[in-house]
Amino acid sequence: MIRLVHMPGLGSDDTLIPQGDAIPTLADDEAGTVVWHREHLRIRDQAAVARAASSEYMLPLFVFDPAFYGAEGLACDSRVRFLHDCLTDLSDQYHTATGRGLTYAHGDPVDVLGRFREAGWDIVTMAVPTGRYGRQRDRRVRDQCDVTFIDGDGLVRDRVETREGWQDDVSAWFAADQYDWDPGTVSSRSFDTGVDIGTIEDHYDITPSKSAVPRGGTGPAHERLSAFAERLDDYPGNISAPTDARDGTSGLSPYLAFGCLSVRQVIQYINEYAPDGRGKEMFISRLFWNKHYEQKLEDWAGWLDTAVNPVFEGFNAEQYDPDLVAAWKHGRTGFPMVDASMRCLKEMGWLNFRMRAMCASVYYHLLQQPWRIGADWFYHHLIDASAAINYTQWQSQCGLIGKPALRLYNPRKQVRDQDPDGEFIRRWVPELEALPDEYLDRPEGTPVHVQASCGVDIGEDYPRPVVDYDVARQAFRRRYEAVRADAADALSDSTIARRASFSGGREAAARIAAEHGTDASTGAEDGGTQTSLGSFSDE
Ligand SMILES: Cc1cc2nc3c(=O)[nH]c(=O)nc-3n(C[C@H](O)[C@H](O)[C@H](O)COP(=O)(O)OP(=O)(O)OC[C@H]3O[C@@H](n4cnc5c(N)ncnc54)[C@H](O)[C@@H]3O)c2cc1C
Repeated sequence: MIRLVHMPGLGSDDTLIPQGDAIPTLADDEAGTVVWHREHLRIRDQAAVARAASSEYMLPLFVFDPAFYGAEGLACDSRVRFLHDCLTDLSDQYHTATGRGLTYAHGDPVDVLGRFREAGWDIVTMAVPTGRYGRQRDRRVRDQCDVTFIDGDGLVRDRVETREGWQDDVSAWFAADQYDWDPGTVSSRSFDTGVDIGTIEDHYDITPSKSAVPRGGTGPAHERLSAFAERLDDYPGNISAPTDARDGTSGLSPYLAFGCLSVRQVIQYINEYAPDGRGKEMFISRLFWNKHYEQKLEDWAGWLDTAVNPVFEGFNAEQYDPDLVAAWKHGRTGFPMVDASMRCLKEMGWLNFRMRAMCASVYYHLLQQPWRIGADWFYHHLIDASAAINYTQWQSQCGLIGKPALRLYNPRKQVRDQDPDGEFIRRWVPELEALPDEYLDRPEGTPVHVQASCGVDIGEDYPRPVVDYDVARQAFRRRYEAVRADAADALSDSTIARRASFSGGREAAARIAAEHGTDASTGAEDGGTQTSLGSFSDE
């Protein structure tokens, strides 16, 4: 057995496993297909698995890619552990179905898959909209290893105007039969390479630091889904407050991100077993959002890096202040709801939608920092990190699309609305434990004698706000209003309107350009933008 722990360095050829001569070579008259798993870590309703199963031999493979591991790796150790749970579960699923588990490899996927090609294997994998590294990796394996990317996730890839009839197409896909295959007719050629999850965890010293991270895998995902279906009626009331959401929303996001279940499996299960009602409607609409955001990234990779509306490219660059960024990342902004959320994100790798949106809004609108740094921080820490949802949501919450109405989250109002008794804040910001509830939305306003009597010294035990809320909000508003008409103009460009893909389509984009662009000026010296100040709404 090859001991990875003793390998001299990741750049060395020794780390490329398996060796070429260990791979079962196919004879000229034999046909075999490797299923290369990245996401979609399940064997049911999995189009690539179903395709490989029609071959004479099937070989399910996972490649441990050094790019994701180590101090500079693309994922935090807790997400890596979740992935490893998923792989154990996936291997068990294969074992139960075919008598053999997953084959594990290590190294640059181009090199590993190249060896399988040399041994005569075809290679299939699911097409997925993926992150910056994943995109160039996929391009390389397509070009150099002739990997076939299988279309089977419900996204539209067969026409330029992907959004025309999109809702109908995706609905039909959700309702259609799942991909199926018969294990009884399959011969698996999986083999032991000497690399397994244990050797990889030792080699990379995987030490998950987050707490209460769920166990990965299709088994735990099913348990969560069936328990959630029983309490679906309570879902609408549990979405917004962070403490209620923790157990009140489905908690399925990491399982969907790694594909332990397909979105279609979830929808079909809910349709069959959950009671009809508002909870069901709201939940299913969110599963459509999942596909909606995936489609966005599939259509335009720029979401990961570039402001969708060019007017906002580099918008906060001159305001960049590493101290403000650090205060936000580590929960020391002086806004308790933001600090509690950011510490929760770092400690648990999960936040509910409203708290994610509030943290993004405060970061971009109040601290006025470059959006990508914030989005990358989320992406690193979220267990459910999805390149498609995270980066597109960041751009939407920051207002980089250029819609006329901009929603700003007020972190003080969020305390009053979503955590009035301070349960969430006190859990994550223990410095404020003894502060009376009525001051939690604005600790810096606590009278000195109250601070003395409860023993919390604001400015000493807990920071004053790193920016003045009203001043910062006004400053952003002025800057935003100064470019808002230009941003609306940009939406008249059909390429930009197509990328933005908001409800109402390109007609809606053209309408915004006409009604809010520079030609819509009311004649005021500033181009009429003052007329729109009411478009800033506080959430
Ligand atoms: C700035 C920001 C970044 C985000 N990054 C991610 C991310 O990386 N990965 C991720 O899965 N979600 C992300 N979301 C969306 C949302 O916050 C999470 O999907 C949700 O909190 C996950 O918890 P849940 O599975 O219990 O949600 P539920 O409420 O139970 O929803 C079920 C599923 O629907 C989908 N869904 C729910 N809300 C949304 C939404 N607003 N947009 C798209 N799909 C949605 C998800 O797949 C989710 O798992 C982000 C939201 C914001 C504002």
